[in-house]
Amino acid sequence: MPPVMPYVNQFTGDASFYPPLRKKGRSERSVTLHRLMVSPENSIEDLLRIVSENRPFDTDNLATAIHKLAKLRRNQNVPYEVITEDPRWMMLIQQVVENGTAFIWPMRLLALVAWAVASLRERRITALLFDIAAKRLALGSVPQDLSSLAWAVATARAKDAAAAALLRQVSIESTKTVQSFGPQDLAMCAWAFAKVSMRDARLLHLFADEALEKYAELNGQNLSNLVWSLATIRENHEPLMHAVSRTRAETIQGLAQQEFSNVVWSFASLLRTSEMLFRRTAVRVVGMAAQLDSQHLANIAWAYAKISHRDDGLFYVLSREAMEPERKCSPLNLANLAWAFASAGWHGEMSTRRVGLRDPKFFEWVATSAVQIAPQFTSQNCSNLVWAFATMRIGHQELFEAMSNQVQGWLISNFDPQHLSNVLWSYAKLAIKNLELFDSAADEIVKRGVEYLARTPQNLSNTVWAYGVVASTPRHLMSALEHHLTAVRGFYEKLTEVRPLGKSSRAQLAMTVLSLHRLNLTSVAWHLFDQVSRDGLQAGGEAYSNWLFIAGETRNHRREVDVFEQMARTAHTRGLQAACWNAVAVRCLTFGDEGRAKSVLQLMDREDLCNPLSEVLRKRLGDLPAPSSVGNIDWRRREKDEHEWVTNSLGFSLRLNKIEYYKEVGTLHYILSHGKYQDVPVIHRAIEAFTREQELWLKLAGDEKGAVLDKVLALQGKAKLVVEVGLYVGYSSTRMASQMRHWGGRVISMEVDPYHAAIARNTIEWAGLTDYIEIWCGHSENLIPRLKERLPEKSIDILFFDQQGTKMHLDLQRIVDFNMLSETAIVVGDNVLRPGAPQFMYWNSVAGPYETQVVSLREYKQEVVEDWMSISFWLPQSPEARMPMRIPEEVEQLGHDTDGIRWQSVESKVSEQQWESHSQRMRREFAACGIKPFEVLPYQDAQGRSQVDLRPKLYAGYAG
Ligand SMILES: C[S@@+](CC[C@H](N)C(=O)[O-])C[C@H]1O[C@@H](n2cnc3c(N)ncnc32)[C@H](O)[C@@H]1O
Repeated sequence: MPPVMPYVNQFTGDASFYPPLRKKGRSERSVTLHRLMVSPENSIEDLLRIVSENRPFDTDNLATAIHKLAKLRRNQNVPYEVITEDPRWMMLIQQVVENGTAFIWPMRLLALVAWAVASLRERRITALLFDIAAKRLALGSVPQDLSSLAWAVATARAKDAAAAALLRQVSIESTKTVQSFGPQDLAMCAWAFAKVSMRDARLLHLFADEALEKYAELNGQNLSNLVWSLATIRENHEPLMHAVSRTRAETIQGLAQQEFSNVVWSFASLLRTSEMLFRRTAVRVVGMAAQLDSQHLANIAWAYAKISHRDDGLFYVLSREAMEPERKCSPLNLANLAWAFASAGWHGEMSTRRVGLRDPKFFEWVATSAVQIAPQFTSQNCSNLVWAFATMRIGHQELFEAMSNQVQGWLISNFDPQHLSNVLWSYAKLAIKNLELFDSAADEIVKRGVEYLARTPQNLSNTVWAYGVVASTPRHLMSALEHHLTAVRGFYEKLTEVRPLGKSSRAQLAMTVLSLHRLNLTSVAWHLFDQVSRDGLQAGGEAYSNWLFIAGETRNHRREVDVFEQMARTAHTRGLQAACWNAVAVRCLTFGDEGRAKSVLQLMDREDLCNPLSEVLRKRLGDLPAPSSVGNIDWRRREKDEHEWVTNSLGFSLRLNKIEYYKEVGTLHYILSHGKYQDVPVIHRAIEAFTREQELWLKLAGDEKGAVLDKVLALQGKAKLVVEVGLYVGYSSTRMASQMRHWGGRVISMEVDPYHAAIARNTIEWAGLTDYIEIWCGHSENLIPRLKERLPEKSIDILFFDQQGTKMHLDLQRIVDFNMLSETAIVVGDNVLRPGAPQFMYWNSVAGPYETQVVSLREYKQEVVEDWMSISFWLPQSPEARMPMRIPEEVEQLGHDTDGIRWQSVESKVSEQQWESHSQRMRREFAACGIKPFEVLPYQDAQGRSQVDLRPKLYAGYAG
């Protein structure tokens, strides 16, 4: 978070702030000396000379001299020592101490001198002056004295006992006289308390109440300082914030450009959104960006990003203004700007997803500017900066080298666990294997102890993840981690302190589990699982998925069943519980563990969860008594915005979606009640009936898309192996496997969501296809190497991609690199226009070794919006097959925009019109990048069934 220095013009060159010339009772000499001192032509040296040549002088002139010296230094920005180490200055402060002047000065002069010595960092007498001021305040004061003295403490940045005592006294006196405070005093006093982090919330609320009373008299600077003070100590004063958010900027007198940035910064710090304020401010900022300094530009960007107020136009103006060659941008500003761009977009406070504004020119500018001043980067700036680049997936080599040197510099001295783990995470995210950096970080972590790193569990999970990704396993670090996670248990205790687990704890657990396996600490990953199941915790889909992945990798059947069982025990709805228990029983039977299968079925009976599938399994087992009752999978729709609130162990309310997976559980309910056992067409009709009757949209390849898959199977011939990424409830896999079983073919389907995998287990078993479909649980990125390990080369005949479109090209390339595609392989991609798969489409229809056509469909049951399914013949003999994949930047950029709308559709609603205009835009942009594949339109046959006539392969090899 960027620190903000409110714009303050108090005590700046304004002559009225000089100690007033009090003529009454003063000698002629004294008045002349005063005039001599305040002459505007005086330099610091002139003034010091005047001081030494005109001794002795009265207390008024003593105050004037000290104050004027402090102001000259500040205005000329020279080092403090130029004054404080000069013997003539020493003479002045000696005079203050020896004559007890501080007791004689009127309060106003005392406050001015206190400010002056504070601004000179003159520690030798600040405590003394604060002490005397505190005592004198108790005898009576006016608001101006109080605000000036508070200001002096803030200027000294003092937090010692004398400063604290003075502020306490200011607080006591202010409370008594707050009604006589003017707007300026309110703002100054509030600002000063916040500035030294004196968390006097009661006093600030009092000031805010009073400010509301005098709202019409407040100017822009007062307002911005007040809200800034509240934000700095994280106090929300609803009525004042509300008033500020409603006030039209042009009606506030003296609201300068700098104040805009302070106001939005304050709102963002308090996570208080105000659509109106942010919209209006954006217009003003765009109009006056040229007058803002870089810090304000960065702070404004930070504020808009923090509360997810997306305004691409504003960000464009802020960035182009910051990039002006004559501007100077500090490391802090660069880091904050980059952070803001990487964080901008649709993501709730709870979300870990960032869309970001991926502006290549801007990031290039940030990188080159940062490289030039790399040695000035603090650990925090450095960590924010690399985090932003990693989040935007921009691996700028020079920048990352420069920052690595910098990191190793501060690593050695004293690392901050959060900054270090952030940096390691960023390098790993970009797959930058800077082993020197990882080795020196490991040494430091071991030296300081893993406990230090794990004070916040996220630091540990980020670090473990980073080492896992770059496959760096320094032995001393590995054993320290193992010891910490198994014997000390601090990580698990802290991570699960607040129960039920929130989104972030579940994500951390998931990434730690997977990374431990990657680091050959698989037993530690299971140790965490045992703790979770001992405590009956719902660990979240991602963690279960990773444990299932590990069980699959290590062929550990018992563990696989354990995980499904834990999912069943912690599922919120009875329908999902039954689906998971069925999956447990199916797997036990497959692995030959009849004893466990029996006890699961008995448990289902006790819990009244028996259903048609569990009864088929019971019969297979033979000697089990009939259950007391057999129902179906329990199911009901989740109503719009229906959520359940639970209270966690800290007493906070959490919004839980307890009617989870209701569409998928509903599909299973229909399959088991309408679909006939082992009759695939009837099962598919049941799925289609579910979507029709319930008017729900399911993301599966039904109807027309199913017809495309049938045609692909026919075109390819008798495919032996289909690899599918995206199993979901098992529609497409059962559609293909039911045909392939006749010639001995089979399907391997990858699924990252463990609940989808569990539900699909039910569908597949009910369809009688368990022997023809293997489910591989986990993320395709992790599972693809398993293809290479377990199958001969060139064994995939059909590859069906139904995962995130912007990742398809990466998965494809790895499969190709492992030489897994057969000579006649066909690659099918779904949803390649909406939301879109630009990189994949570019490669398979413009530059890569494929011959591609697309079927243009109106998305299944959502006919308004167009989508494409792509069918690509793999051309292993073409010259392009020997070229590495290369995707142009404009296509990458399009991919980034595609993810934006995808995340938006997950987190909030995207209307049909928005989707339609997105599809049309993709079409245009695709064409601009050369993606203009041959298009096929499906049709209905006489029986009303969808049909599609795909074009056979044209390529016949290269002559010569
Ligand atoms: C569109 S659905 C698949 C529909 C299915 N092919 C059908 O037609 O019946 C996408 C599924 O892919 C899964 N998924 C998404 N990305 C994945 C990935 N990278 N690896 C494995 N599964 C993924 C999702 O959890 C979801 O269940």
